[in-house]
Amino acid sequence: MNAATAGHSHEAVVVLDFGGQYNQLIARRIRELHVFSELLPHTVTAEELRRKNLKGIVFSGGPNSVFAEGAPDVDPALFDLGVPILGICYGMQLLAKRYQAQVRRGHVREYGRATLQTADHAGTLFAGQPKEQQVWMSHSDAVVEVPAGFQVDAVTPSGTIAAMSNPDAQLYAVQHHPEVRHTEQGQEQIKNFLFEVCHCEGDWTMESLVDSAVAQIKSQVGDERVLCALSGGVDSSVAAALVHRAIGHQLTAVFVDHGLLRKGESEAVMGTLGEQLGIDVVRVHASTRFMDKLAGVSEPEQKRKIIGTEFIRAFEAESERLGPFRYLVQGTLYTDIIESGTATAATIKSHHNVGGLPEDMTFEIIEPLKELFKDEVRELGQVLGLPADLVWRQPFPGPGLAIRVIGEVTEEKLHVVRETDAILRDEIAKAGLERDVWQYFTVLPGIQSVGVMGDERTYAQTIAIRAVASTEGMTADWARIPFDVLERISTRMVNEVPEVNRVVYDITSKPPATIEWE
Ligand SMILES: Nc1ncnc2c1ncn2[C@@H]1O[C@H](COP(=O)(O)OP(=O)(O)OP(=O)(O)O)[C@@H](O)[C@H]1O
Ligand SMILES: O=c1[nH]c(=O)c2[nH+]cn([C@@H]3O[C@H](COP(=O)(O)O)[C@@H](O)[C@H]3O)c2[nH]1
Ligand SMILES: NC(=O)CC[C@H](N)C(=O)O
Ligand SMILES: [Mg+2]
Repeated sequence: MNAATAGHSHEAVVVLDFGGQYNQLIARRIRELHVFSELLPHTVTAEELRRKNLKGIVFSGGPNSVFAEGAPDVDPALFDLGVPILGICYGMQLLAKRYQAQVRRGHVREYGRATLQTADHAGTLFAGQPKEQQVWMSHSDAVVEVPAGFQVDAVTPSGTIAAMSNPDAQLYAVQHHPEVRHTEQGQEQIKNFLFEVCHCEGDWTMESLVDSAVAQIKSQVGDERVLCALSGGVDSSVAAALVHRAIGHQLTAVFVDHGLLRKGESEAVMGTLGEQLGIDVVRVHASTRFMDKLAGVSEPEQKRKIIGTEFIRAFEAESERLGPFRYLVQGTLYTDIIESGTATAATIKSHHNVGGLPEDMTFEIIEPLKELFKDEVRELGQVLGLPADLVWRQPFPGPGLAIRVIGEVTEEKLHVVRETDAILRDEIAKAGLERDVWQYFTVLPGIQSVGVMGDERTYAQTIAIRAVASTEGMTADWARIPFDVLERISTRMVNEVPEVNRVVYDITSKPPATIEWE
């Protein structure tokens, strides 16, 4: 259990997980509307749910076909709990199957944008919304006939049944994804489900999350000592502040200087962070160890795994020196977990703090933020009273500059990335864009090209600028930095860093690219 799941006295609307990409986002949209929500396995029993102050259930989307052998299903007793159910995508097809309606496999292929036409009699979910609206679809199976007692609430132009309900039985279903921002009225639909169908009051806030997380950490830790992996970033600072509030001096924070940090970062973190958080911070100098282990390695996943392991080795060494410590706190977010790969989600990249952890680690991990997204953590940081410059700091990945030097990491290459990154940060700050651009950095792709400087031929390195707009890092767009700012950045990089003779700007969004290059 963790911060987001502790809170049993609050009203709860739970999301049952059938393996869809956006499932955690459903829970997050519900929390945004001040109703406590968590993602639970679809195998949860009615008995387990009875212990909560349950107001409603959402069946999520998922990659399976409801009629496929072994397709995930729910405990039938859930339907006797007397709370409303909302089925989304796979969830809608599952409801149709349970009530013996027809679901046809591979019947349509609707991926992405679609226009929803709601019926005049469309009920509560669509109240107050335009008759035609843009939604986001991602399915190929379809309900071709609604079950007895149900009404068709919406269709798409192809005639596909896009929403259905049986208000008497408190059952609602949509084929599209109301949880993604591209569904224009999605949040309205979720809101109507919560407040008009489930009659929630909206009693959950970030303050209540602090209270329940603190209580949970206290009871878990008892009088044991706890080590916190503290980077100076937003996530670990918020995690540390929460744990510190719970157990005070039982907490020791360790900051690892692995030699892969930005220019001036190690000193800046040691200079102010402890004071800002009211916690003693121990610095470990581990750059030789990290660089030795990374020597000769160029495959991105291998680099990430080595870094993950070395982080833990550094914490173990501190535990031996200052401890023993039974627990290790990390500022892991939901994004780190899903990208590292789960039973149902593909591995995109192993985040050092999740997929990169060594198997022989003995610490018990405490991750109070592991169900949250970055913007929720920032809000939490504000509630905890952390300084604005800490809360709004741009993210910096644990593997640091090692994943911005493409291929093998060497001191020389790190130097080029570090110097160009410092110029970029300086110019972004001077242009007053620090808060507008979500994350910005430079990458050394390892490509040499021909240039001419002072009438002489050069054959030197290319630097790529990566700058993105995002809210939580799950999706991102390339940032539209003004051309004059880009021009200053480019000129300074080539003039001030002799190894560089060309600067390019990365104009890919995520997806299809990711934010970091490795
Ligand atoms: N240099 C470091 N020393 C100690 N722990 C670290 C370091 N870098 C990362 N970590 C640990 O790994 C976790 C994940 O890193 P990540 O960069 O995602 O989070 P963060 O640094 O806390 O926040 P931000 O996303 O703002 O950079 C951190 O929350 C922290 O627990
Ligand atoms: O602590 C971290 N350990 C990692 O291994 C890691 N990999 C990516 N990131 C950060 O996560 C966000 C999403 O990055 P990607 O689009 O590159 O996956 C971006 O903000 C990245 O900087 C990491 N952070
Ligand atoms: N996104 C979903 O839930 C998809 C459900 C089902 N696999 C389909 O293709 O229709
Ligand atoms: Mg970081």
